Amino acid sequence: MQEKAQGQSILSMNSIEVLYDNVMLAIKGVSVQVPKGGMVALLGSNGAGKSTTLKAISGLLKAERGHISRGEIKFDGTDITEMLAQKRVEMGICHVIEGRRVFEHLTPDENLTAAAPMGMSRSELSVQKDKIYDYFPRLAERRNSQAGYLSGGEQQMLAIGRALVTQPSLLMLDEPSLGLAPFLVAEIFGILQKINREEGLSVLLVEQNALAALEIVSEGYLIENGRVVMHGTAEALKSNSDIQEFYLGGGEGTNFHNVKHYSRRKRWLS
Ligand SMILES: Nc1ncnc2c1ncn2[C@@H]1O[C@H](COP(=O)(O)OP(=O)(O)OP(=O)(O)O)[C@@H](O)[C@H]1O
Repeated sequence: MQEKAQGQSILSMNSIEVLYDNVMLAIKGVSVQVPKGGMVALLGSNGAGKSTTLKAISGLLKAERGHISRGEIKFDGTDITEMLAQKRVEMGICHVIEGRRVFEHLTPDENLTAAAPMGMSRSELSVQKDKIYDYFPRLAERRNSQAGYLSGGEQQMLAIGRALVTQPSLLMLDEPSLGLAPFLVAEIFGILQKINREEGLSVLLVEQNALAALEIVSEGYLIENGRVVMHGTAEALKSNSDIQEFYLGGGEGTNFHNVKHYSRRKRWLS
């Protein structure tokens, strides 16, 4: 059963360690599998190592003086551990980094054009844009406005749209819900789920908003202090009492006794 699941992984990350500046061990033997066509969440609090995990996969560590010091990453069966970031993009890995990076002085339509891979024909680009506008009707309405004046939610939709133009087979999103109202998070996550269902796009989602993430993924990993401390189906994670208490806001309140209890119980996780 385990072997079968691994055989169907689009991403297989095994015992990865990442060092920043040759001294700071940010992740300590993280293993994550993303099934082909699956949606998986990486959950955890600030500084746990979620973004570092995504950067190790997309090859963006070098820009931050980080490197993989141990372990192996396979994408669709190919070892990409040492591969240049650009080559990983060409293979179908797309990483939407935290903070909705779009060209603010360009329109959404121009942003999508700028994100298209070299060599994509005008007709193919037009097909891709139509598809993106179908998924994100709000973006279609604003396609000729200046992107800098779009709302936070619309900018996040545009950042995802820019990723989709590259026609990835693995889409990695870093905190797409950050700073957005709950109804917008629900709208964007609903669209992501639709794209996953209709296009078979594999998604690896980094989120602090565990409640929203566990509604759309099929499985999740909880990362604490650079280590995976829990892995399971979304249903299993949602019903886990520690996850409920620490990440889903189902706790008993924050009086002094509970905070001490919280720290004690959380230690086993790390
Ligand atoms: N460029 C860097 N140089 C040195 N240390 C870094 C760098 N980036 C991250 N770190 C450290 O690595 C650890 C993991 O950080 P990371 O950003 O991966 O966590 P995270 O779970 O994504 O949290 P957040 O949501 O706050 O970004 C933290 O201790 C952080 O301070």
